[in-house]
Amino acid sequence: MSTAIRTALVTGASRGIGKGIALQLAKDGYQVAITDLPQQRDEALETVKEIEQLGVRAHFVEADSSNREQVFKAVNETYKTLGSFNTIVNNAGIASVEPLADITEEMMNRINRVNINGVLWGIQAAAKQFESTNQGGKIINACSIVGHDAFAMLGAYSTTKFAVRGLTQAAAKELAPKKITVNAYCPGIVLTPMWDLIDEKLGAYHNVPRGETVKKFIDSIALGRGSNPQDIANLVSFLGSEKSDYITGQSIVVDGGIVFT
Ligand SMILES: NC(=O)C1=CN([C@@H]2O[C@H](COP(=O)(O)OP(=O)(O)OC[C@H]3O[C@@H](n4cnc5c(N)ncnc54)[C@H](O)[C@@H]3O)[C@@H](O)[C@H]2O)C=CC1
Ligand SMILES: CC(=O)C(C)=O
Repeated sequence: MSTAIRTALVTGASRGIGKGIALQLAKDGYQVAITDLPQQRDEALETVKEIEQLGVRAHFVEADSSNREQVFKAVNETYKTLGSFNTIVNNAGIASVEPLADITEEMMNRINRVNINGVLWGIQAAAKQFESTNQGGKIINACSIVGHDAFAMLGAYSTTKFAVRGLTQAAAKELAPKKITVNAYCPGIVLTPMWDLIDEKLGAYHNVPRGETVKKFIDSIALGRGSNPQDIANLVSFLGSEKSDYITGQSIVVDGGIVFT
């Protein structure tokens, strides 16, 4: 690997798992660019400050992952601003909680556009940038345990995560000759705003108070606790390092023991 300072782009990283990953990659010595939606601008700029306090350069690009042009622009701006580009973490994602019977065309299109198309645009944009410098690179995608074992009431969401696993395998096969590895992380129950939403929606559906649904899920975890973003960032740190150079096409579960693949 070259001695130049490495740069990573993490999408949807103003908060939650993406923020945890961005901070860990900064601790690993990466310069880090992050993207998020316009309404997350203040939180994103705060995250940029926290990354810089770790002694590396950081940059925020306002970009909607569902928009191909904006994702390509984010990768290009990352390279131009920070001077190198080695790793993309296609983290941005949204959840949707409802029985299959209630899913509308609009809901399905929206979740597909963010969770599937967004990952594909990130793969395309990163591969193009890696190829232009002929140096290989690492692509790391956000999957989920529900990409291995779908959850009831999370049918649309689970379907998108199965698609991410498929994209990860196909991209790994296509891009291996260019020294680009493609892997995914599959978290379980990570206590971020996404799970606040799932807990609220599932609770409302089953008529149980807030906090009870997530507690029930956590009680089923073999290691006895819910996950935090650092648990996921530790895996991404490995996938972003040379230590994972011989691993590609894998969607790795990091869930404390819920789904046993
Ligand atoms: N929280 C959990 O238990 C799990 C989360 N995941 C996945 O991990 C990833 C991160 O999840 P969390 O941090 O929990 O979610 P979160 O909702 O806390 O954070 C997601 C971030 O992505 C951003 N985002 C949403 N749509 C976007 C778009 N179109 N373009 C750019 N940014 C966008 C949001 O503004 C937010 O900052 C997602 O892909 C999610 O599906 C997977 C398994 C479990
Ligand atoms: C949000 C999500 O992917 C799970 C498994 O909870």
